[in-house]
Amino acid sequence: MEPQFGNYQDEIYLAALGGVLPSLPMTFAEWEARAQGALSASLFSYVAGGAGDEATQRANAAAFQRWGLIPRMLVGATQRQLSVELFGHTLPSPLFMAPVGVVGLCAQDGHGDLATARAAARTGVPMVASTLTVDPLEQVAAEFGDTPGFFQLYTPTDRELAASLVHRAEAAGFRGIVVTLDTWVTGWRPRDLATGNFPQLRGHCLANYFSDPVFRSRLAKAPEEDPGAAILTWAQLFRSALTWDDLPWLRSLTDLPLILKGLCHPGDVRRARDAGVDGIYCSNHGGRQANGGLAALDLLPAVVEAADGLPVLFDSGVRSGTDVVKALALGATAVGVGRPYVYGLALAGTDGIVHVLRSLLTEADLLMAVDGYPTLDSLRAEGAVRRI
Ligand SMILES: Cc1cc2nc3c(=O)[nH]c(=O)nc-3n(C[C@H](O)[C@H](O)[C@H](O)COP(=O)(O)O)c2cc1C
Ligand SMILES: O=C(O)C(=O)c1ccccc1
Repeated sequence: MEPQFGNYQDEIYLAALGGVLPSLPMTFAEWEARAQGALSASLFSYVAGGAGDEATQRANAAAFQRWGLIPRMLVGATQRQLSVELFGHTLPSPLFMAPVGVVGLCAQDGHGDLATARAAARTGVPMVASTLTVDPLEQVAAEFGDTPGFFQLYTPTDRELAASLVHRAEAAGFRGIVVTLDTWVTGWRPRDLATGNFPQLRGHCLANYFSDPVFRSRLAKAPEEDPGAAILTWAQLFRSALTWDDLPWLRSLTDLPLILKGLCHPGDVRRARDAGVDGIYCSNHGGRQANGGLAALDLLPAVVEAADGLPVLFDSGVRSGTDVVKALALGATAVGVGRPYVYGLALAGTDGIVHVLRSLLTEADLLMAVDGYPTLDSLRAEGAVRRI
């Protein structure tokens, strides 16, 4: 693993003394701007875009400006403690990489899922691998090193296929299953509609299906022989409109921690908790699915309260280490980023992701030092954060 995140600042200043400035940008705005040059126009707009006029996507990021931390002095916060316990694992930091279905395509060599898994191995920041990867989940898991990995399930209508995907993830060593609930239908995405852009329909990122024995058994001809028919079958099976009645079945598929992604309403959180899930994942899919929604961050406090002690993962709009700290102060157990690490990957592969993650973590660590919150518990205590 890399040296402590806090050394990244020293590393950068020391290198500059030797005349070497960072080769990668230091802010989200610049990561995004540079990634636009590195990715094809259609792939960039797929990653950067969201639902409708993208009001919710903007609201996600803007919400962070409406919460402020209140500094504490004379704390002597010389050592910060950022590690967290999550589903029985001790992680070096509370950061994780959210599942991104096309991340595989965003690397120069077209194997971005493997590059992301290698970044997880180097930093201890877990990857939640999407169902939609370029390389099969077994190959992604093989790159995790000692860092626990999580598998995100898009639940197919075919229950045997769902079980097969989950059991493969178990066998490959994934440490939890994240079931995404908010994408059982694709939101209205003007940028993608304008460019006719839906990567999966072009056969991209379907390796987990094409390599699956149950999926293959549903085809008249192997995907290698008739990819068009295989894609069509995928489109028919890809996702089901789950209801609460399906939860016991999902629960019965695995003893691994089960986490539900997309829960934003306290009533849903309480119901999920009662159904025996292990974790709540508060997210509005980065504003890609439903427009017209509240910022995910503003919903987090009520979700944390309803979770009543269950771990709460959070993403949507996190753009800086400061944002990470605010989400933690509002009660998140772990904080996810989507687009930021995808842009890092587009810029410089695994090194680019490591740069983004270390930048976020070092900023978070230094902010906790300056503001006098040496532990996550101190940050979550009454009075650390206030709505502006
Ligand atoms: C290009 C792209 C593809 C995504 N694909 C998936 C996916 O396959 N599964 C999933 O659960 N979420 C997916 N998401 C949503 C992310 O997991 C996450 O909720 C979102 O990106 C967080 O917001 P942020 O990008 O503002 O950090 C995707 C997001 C992006 C940007
Ligand atoms: O692009 C997404 O956000 C996503 O998760 C997705 C995956 C498959 C089909 C449509 C959307």
